[in-house]
Amino acid sequence: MLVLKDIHKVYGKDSKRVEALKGISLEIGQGEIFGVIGFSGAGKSTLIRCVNLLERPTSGEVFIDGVNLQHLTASQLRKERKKIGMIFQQFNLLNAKTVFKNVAMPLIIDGRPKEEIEKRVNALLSFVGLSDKAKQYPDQLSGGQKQRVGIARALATDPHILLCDEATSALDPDTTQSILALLKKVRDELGITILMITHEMNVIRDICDKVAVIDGGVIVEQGSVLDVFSEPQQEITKNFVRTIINDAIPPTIKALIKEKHQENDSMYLYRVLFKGQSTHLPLLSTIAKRFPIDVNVIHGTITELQGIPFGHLIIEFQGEPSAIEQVLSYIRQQEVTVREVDIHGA
Ligand SMILES: Nc1ncnc2c1ncn2[C@@H]1O[C@H](COP(=O)(O)OP(=O)(O)OP(=O)(O)O)[C@@H](O)[C@H]1O
Repeated sequence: MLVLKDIHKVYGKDSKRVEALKGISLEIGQGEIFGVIGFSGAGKSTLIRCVNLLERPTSGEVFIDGVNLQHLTASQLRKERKKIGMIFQQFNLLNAKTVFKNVAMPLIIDGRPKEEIEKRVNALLSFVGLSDKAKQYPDQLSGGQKQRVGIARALATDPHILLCDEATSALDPDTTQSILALLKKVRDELGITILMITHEMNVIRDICDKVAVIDGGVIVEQGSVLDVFSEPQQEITKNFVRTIINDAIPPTIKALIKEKHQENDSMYLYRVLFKGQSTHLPLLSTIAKRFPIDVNVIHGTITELQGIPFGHLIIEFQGEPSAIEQVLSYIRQQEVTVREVDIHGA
């Protein structure tokens, strides 16, 4: 388990002073894949580097499996760091060394016997699907293959935690998917806890259990991926979610709402959120049959988050206000979230 308590990081002094982290607290459970998302300059790299003390926090504490890293001597810290693997956006491989040597490097530095290194590196290369590339050099590999080498190297010392610093940002979409699948295998088969920082919401959607949004050195929102994606609270989170789930009302409908409002005419528009089981309910057809109203679906998306379906619809109900009230209370009884759309289409 990884715990960060009130981490502050200040760079520079006086006019050059930058407070990159302003009191970050996170708890990441054993075997969890936890994503931290934020725009450039939000403090993501600083945060991930504070976890293994590559960057010393100005204040605050880092605990790994209950051990406070700041309280360790240099040699104790070296030992503890073996529990933390790291992969990078630009892979950080040694170009003059073979794939085998790159993966073997942490074990060589650790003084392990030659036979053990041989066995371990071969097992790791097989795990990441690169057994046939052992004698090649990084320059002979694709970006995805280089990241597989990076992952094998990071796993060499049997870490409990894997830190991923924008691990897929330099890769094309297909390769990104294959690397994300490999990281999931790392968690599922080896039980390793993964902390990923990224600016890509699809990475969070596809692999993370939990997400925290960082902005200006502060965590502004966090929770399960399903909760944060289905009902983001902060504007920045809403903007990130919109990059992959389009819940915006089309401009033509917005114009119509305004027009009707100016004419003092009502348009009963609602956002309806379905999560999990509720996506299987034949809700709209039941409503149309049971109540004296018409149902008009204006816009909708259905996606899957962590294997749980999640749907978002914008619906117009046409009918008497009293009938619409009954419909709304019926929908709420089904544990489906429903909210009126205001005249600005929000
Ligand atoms: N070594 C440093 N010295 C001074 N300021 C720094 C240093 N490293 C980062 N910063 C500043 O700290 C803030 C956070 O930077 P950081 O690199 O952690 O953000 P980020 O979210 O990782 O951004 P990016 O995705 O662009 O790397 C920025 O204002 C940055 O300029």
